[in-house]
Order: sequence, then C-alpha cells, then structure tokens
Amino acid sequence: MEQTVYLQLEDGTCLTGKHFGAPLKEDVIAEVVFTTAMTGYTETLTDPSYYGQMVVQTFPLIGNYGVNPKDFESKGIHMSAYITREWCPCPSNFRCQTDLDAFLKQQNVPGIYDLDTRYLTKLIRERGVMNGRLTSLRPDSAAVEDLKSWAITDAVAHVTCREPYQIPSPLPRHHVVLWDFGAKQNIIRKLHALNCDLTIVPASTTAARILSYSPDGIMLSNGPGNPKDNPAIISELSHLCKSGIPIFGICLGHQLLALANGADTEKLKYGHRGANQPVKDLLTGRDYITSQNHGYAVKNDSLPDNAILRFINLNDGTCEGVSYQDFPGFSVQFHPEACGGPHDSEFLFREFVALMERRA
Ligand SMILES: NC(=O)CC[C@H](N)C(=O)O
Repeated sequence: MEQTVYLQLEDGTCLTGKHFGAPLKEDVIAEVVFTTAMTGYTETLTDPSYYGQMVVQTFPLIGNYGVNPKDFESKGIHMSAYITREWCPCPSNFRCQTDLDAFLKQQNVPGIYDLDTRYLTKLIRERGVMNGRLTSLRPDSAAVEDLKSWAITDAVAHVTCREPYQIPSPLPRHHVVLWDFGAKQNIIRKLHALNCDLTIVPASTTAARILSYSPDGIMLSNGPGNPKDNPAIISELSHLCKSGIPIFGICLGHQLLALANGADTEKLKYGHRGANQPVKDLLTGRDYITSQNHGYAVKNDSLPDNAILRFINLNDGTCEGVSYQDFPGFSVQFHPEACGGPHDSEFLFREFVALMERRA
C-alpha cells in the first residue's frame, strides 16, 4: 500500500495524499505553483525555470503517454517535488520509454498524488502563491513558521551550464551567443533550425567575454527565481545593450533586459503557468495563444522612455513583451519556443534573425 504523505502550506492548510516517485527521505520545502497545461508534463518536469518549486498539475490525469527523453527541456528534473491528482501506471504510446513514477525515481524527485488538486489550486488563486512542505509525518502547526521565512536562493547558479560550449549548425548563417540562465532545449532547437551557430555561455559570463565571441546576436534564456536576485547579470547586460548587437530575451531573459534598462519587476499573485495564455501584440492588434511559466512580471508603468510595451496578457493586462528603441532588442515574457504549447509566436525567432540580417 502506498505511503501517506502530507502537503503543508504556509497558511496552515494541510492536505493528505499518497506518495509516488523517489523516496521522501527528508521533508521537501519549496514554492507551490500550479500549471494548467493539459499535456507536455515531460517538458514541464524538465524545465529548469521550476527550480525551487513544486508543481501542481491542474489537469487531473498525468502520465498517460509516458516519458521520452527526446522531449526533455534540460538534462533532468530541477523542480523539488511533483503534485498530481492521478498518475498513470500503464502509459500507452509508441514513443513511451518509461512511466512517470519510474522517471521521478530515476531523477530523485518525490511526488504526491490522490489529493484534491482543484482545492489546492483554488487556495493558491485566492491567497496567492505559498511555500509548502512535503513530508511523511503529519506536520505540526508550529512548522508553518519555517515555511513563511523560506525563499529560493541562487536559483540561476544551480541550473546554468558550468562551461561554455558550442553547437555548430551544418549551414551556419548567424552566430548567436545564448546566455544560459537555465535555458530550455527548445530555444536551442529553434535557433538551430534557423541556421544559427550557437555558443552557450554560463550565467556568470561577463559582457566583455560575450563580446569576445563576436556574436551576430545575443539570446537571453528563461530561468528560475526572482529576476532581481541577479544584480551582476543585470549590470553586465546593461553594457551589452550599448554594443549594437541584436538581443532577444525570453521570460527571465526578458525580465533581466527590462531591469538592465531601468524598469522594475513585481511578483504576481499566483503567476501564469500553462499552455493557453492569451496575449495581444499591440503593434499589429493580433492575439496569440502562448505557453507561459512565470511568477514575476515587468511593471508596465515602470518602462523607461527607450522601451515600448509590445505585448500584454489579455487576462490581466500585465506586460508580456517589450521592444527597445535605442538598440536592436526585444523580449517576451511568454515562450515562443512553445514547448509544450502552441506554436503561434514562433515567428519571433525569425524577427530575431531579421534583426541580425539587417545589421550584417
Ligand atoms: N520561465 C522563466 O524564465 C521564469 C522567469 C522567472 N523565474 C519568473 O518566475 O517569473
């Protein structure tokens, strides 16, 4: 019989469920966030932006097509724990290589299932994002105090690459330096498909070092944590904005680019995580359905004079993308690499390539 495990939240709520995945040797404390994506759980699990978080899938049945490493967004799982209503022990798909439980065990990540994920999601929506503790012993109410003071630290340093490396293109037309804050593989795949030679550099790389590669363009990746926790990167980035080299930022990359230009960011009540977030392109009036995973946003009213608010979220009006006037740069809060999720906004990679071609 499955072991009973508990999820204690910062507000004192305690939910009871069953254990799956890796053994719960010690309590796991992390920020509890929900995603509404109905598919793409392998991509979610392996997205480094979830470092320091435990993820609730609002869709109740997870794992029915199994797990295939070709879908990984990074080498493994970076989130602290996984929360589902039900997981599927007998996946059925021609691409399936392993099941969800075995994958979590192999990656040393514990999970909890058979709890009311709808109730949990409603709580987070009403009270805002909270820290939580996954534990095998019924927690006492005093333990809530540690949860309140817990925070994600050094997130980017945990998920960036250790050394620079290159991924050459068979038909190289542009050389892009990808600044890796916890980059998703699909950013690499999309740039590669557009004939970009890639040099991928760690988060600690200086602007001078990036310029020494003589890139045609600089790509700022997604990544975990509070964007303001990266003052050194923000300062280096402000130098790159003066280089005249095209810059494209995604998610954390977008937030860091905005901070480097003097804008401010704020924490959203419960973030946007899912594969059907609507955004409007204010330049063209077109709406797109996008994949998203973020807890912070650039404050619309903090944008400096050199920035134009280009995309907004149609649900809450928050900033989803910015174009810069005094250097060839733009950035989006959503995921145009769209993995998993709709491909509507893939054209933004071509806009980046067009900026590089214009400069060549
Ligand atoms: N996917 C991301 O890059 C997330 C950016 C940032 N960590 C946030 O939560 O807002």
